[in-house]
Amino acid sequence: MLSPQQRLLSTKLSKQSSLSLPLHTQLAMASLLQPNARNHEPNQNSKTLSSTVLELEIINTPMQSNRGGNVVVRTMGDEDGVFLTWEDLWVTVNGKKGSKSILEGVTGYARPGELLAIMGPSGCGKSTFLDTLAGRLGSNTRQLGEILINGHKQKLAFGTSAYVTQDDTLMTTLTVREVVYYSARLQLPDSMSMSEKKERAEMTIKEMGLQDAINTRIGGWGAKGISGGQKRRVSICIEILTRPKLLFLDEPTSGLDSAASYYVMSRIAKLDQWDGIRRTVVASIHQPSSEVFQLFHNLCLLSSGRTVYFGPASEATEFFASNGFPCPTLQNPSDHFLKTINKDFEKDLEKGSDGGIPTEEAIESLKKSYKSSKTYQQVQRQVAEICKQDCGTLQMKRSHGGFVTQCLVLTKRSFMNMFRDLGYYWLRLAIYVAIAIGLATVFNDVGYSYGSIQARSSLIMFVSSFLTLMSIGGFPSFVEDMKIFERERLNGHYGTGAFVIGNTFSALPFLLVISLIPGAIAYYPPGLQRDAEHFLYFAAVLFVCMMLVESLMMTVASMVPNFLMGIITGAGIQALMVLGGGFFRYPNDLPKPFWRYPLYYIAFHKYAFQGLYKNEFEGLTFPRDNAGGPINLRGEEILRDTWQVEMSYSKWVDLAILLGMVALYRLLFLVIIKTIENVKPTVASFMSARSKQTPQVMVNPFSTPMHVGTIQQS
Ligand SMILES: Nc1ncnc2c1ncn2[C@@H]1O[C@H](COP(=O)(O)OP(=O)(O)OP(=O)(O)O)[C@@H](O)[C@H]1O
Repeated sequence: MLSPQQRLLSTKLSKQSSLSLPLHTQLAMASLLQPNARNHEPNQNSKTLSSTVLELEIINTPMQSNRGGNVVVRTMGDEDGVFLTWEDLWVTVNGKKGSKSILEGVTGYARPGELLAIMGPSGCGKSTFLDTLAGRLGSNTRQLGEILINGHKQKLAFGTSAYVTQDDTLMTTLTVREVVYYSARLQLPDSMSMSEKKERAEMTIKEMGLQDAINTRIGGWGAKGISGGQKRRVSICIEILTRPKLLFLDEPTSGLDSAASYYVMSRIAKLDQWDGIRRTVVASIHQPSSEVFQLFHNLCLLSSGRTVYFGPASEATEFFASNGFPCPTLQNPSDHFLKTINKDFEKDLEKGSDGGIPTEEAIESLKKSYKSSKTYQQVQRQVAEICKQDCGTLQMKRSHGGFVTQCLVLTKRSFMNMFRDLGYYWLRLAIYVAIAIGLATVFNDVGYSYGSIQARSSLIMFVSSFLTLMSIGGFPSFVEDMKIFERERLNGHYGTGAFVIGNTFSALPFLLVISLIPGAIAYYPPGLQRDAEHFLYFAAVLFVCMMLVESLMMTVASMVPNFLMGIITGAGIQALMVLGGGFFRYPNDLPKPFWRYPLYYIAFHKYAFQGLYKNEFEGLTFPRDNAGGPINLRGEEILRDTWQVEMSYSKWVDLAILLGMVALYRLLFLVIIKTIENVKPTVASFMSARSKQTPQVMVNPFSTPMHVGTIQQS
């Protein structure tokens, strides 16, 4: 930790900062100028800090020679920070009308202890740029250019980087405290005690000025909770809990007033004060106030994906002025820059927004001027220097909560969400009770006559197909869970396995209640077999079938892009299964190629029908009038000869097969997610490698993209 004198000195140096003397160097110099920098007072953070700024050396690196005699002071702790460089970055998107360039030859760097702001008019490619740096580009995009971390092509491990996306995907039923605390328990290592995690969560909440809203629910559709700006801050809280070394923020201040924007940004800029580790922050931002603007070390100004300016933020005003666009007195520089390069709202395309030269021309002139400027040359040199420096590859630290902790926390969090969300299970329970009452009245006391055979079979068919199909009603809530899972998974908070386990166990109590209460209402009034074993089997099949539908919908959710397509696909698959399950056409009458083989065996309804048929008909007899007098038909005969039920195995085998299907669908979900995660980067590399050969976008030799999103996780 720097002493107060060191800090003061580094602040002074920072005020005189230039591109050739970055902040980390200034901090190091501040330490160097302190005679007893090595003999620092140990404090509570000394363990973390010991590896940062204490050991100093004056090094003779390529940086030194390139800077024409600048003394470069590097700290031994530099290997702790993240130097990010990107060179000649191109991103194209493939649409119906061909491919369109979103980023065109962007070059730059981000260094530890510095805040890089990405600015530009709406739609200029800021989010795409951040996604590219974070390795999160969509599958329809192609990327060219080189992104290096500490001069190496490498993946970033969990805890090293974090990305606060533009959307605030949060669990709406939880309070601010709960959201951040659960996240702390998931992300922070098991070696930290619960109270330490709680303390970290509370401290982070306070840092983001959310102490007054700490017990307010996030809120969402139909239930107002915290404001949009507060949600933004909660999202930031979650991602800074682990104190990542590399932080991407997509519009962190949207929805915040100017004072809140300043406080949030200044706290982000000062993240290193928490533990002395310098952080690399890259943030896209729309409307920074002058005060916020002063917090930026470097500025990357984009227009239609091309660099208008990249360099020290403090020199941008001078750059604009020297090119004929001086910032009017009392005008916020960032407003001036954006106004100068925004061509979306020109009243008259012949004239610029200020009645001067057309904006397109202004942009072209700025771009040309930037390319021939000293700043541009310095940036190129800086990138080359950083790439040459051997800062070492980043350590792949895996310090999140262990698998058991993740499973426990996710189960608890998911249970709480299901409990509080009326639409998840409670509404379903009410609807099930209503339907069960309907069944109880329609099939009331079916008796044991010959006609009761049809009534029993219809009741069973309704329960095993339509009642289970109703479980699709939980899909919208599950889709919301999936959005949160996707965000957290991309940031490496936990693994897919922990999510599946958490979701499975948290749903069990609700499904149990639904299968027992509405199950009993639908079972006893019609007069089905009275003993407890028969009822429990009936409830068990209902329970497993509901789980099966949820598991099936989980698998569907992993493959379709949105909620509507998920509902339609899920309902369609189940309708086909009901049709091929052996009720509407007897098994032997099903057409062979598709319906009999394989659908009849894949459809879980087959096992549900047959298990419930066996449960009900075995042991019963039904009188039938015959020409020679009434005869008693045995239930087993009806099952075998009429319903064509497979009698070679017991009803318990049917139940076991259903349970196996639940496990299979959940496993399938896991495999699909894992496959997508593993295959996507390979496909992206392959596609980009192919585009490398396309002449119009052929620039630097392509390198495998970095995949921050592909977290090293279990
Ligand atoms: N996957 C994609 N498919 C099609 N077009 C895309 C895709 N990604 C980005 N674009 C287009 O690229 C352009 C830049 O989008 P991007 O979201 O990066 O802009 P932005 O600067 O972040 O905008 P805003 O400030 O409004 O959020 C837009 O015109 C957008 O429509």
